[in-house]
Amino acid sequence: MAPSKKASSSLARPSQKSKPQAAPPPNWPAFKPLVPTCDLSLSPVVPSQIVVVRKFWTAALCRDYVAFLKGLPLTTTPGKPKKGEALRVNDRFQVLDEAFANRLWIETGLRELICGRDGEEGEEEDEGEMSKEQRRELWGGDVVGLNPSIRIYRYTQGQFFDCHYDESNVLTLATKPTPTPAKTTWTLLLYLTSPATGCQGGETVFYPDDLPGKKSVVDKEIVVSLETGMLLLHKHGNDCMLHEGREVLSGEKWVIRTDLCVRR
Ligand SMILES: O=C(O)CCC(=O)C(=O)O
Ligand SMILES: [Fe+2]
Repeated sequence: MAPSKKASSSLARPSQKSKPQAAPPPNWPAFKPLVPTCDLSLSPVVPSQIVVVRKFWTAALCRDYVAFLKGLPLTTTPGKPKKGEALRVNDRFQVLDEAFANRLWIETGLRELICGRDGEEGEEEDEGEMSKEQRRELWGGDVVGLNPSIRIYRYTQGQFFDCHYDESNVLTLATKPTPTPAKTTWTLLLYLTSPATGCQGGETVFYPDDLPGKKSVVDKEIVVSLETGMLLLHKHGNDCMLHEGREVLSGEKWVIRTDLCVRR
């Protein structure tokens, strides 16, 4: 079913081009407690399109982050989107913070999960692990880190993110000694709240494509319900599925958003 309620246009794109606010990097709390990386795993929801990592962050870490994020200067999106952009009604904080993106990439075990454990190339068959080539195919290249553009979303009752496609962006990571030319290939959403913390609604829902000539990878909607600490990854750019963040019915939905970056 192609969604129509509230839709300005299902072809609309989220506002990736709007300039990040010149906010100073926050003094983000430490990532603890964390679960051991070996307890984390990628669970495919739609093969090659949507992957989740359940309990990527512990409930205690999510709770502490929400308490911290509440103190940031979030701004409510104006209700009327620019032409061609999806209607998004939520409170948001955006910052360019490469140090935080790197911490999120390395300290949480995400790099290991996405790229595989170092030096174990060739052993993957025994463990049912992906080969380097399979990973490259899945993620759209050699993943080099996360998009330093960090977005924090808070949706309160009645807020939502209307149907849209996420774009791929070209960027240069400030790596040492030389910068790394990169592009984004997958959206990364980390849910910090769920029904367990009093948030009802707010599911991320993926739909069969409504673009003429584009073959859908699914024939019915895929509903990803909020789980505290769950990471949702989905392919974006040309292969992005039409999706929305459903209206929050009660409580607050908190999300950290960034993207996977591959070498270009
Ligand atoms: O909040 C959600 O569930 C969806 C967010 C989203 O689609 C986006 O950030 O592009
Ligand atoms: Fe999106």
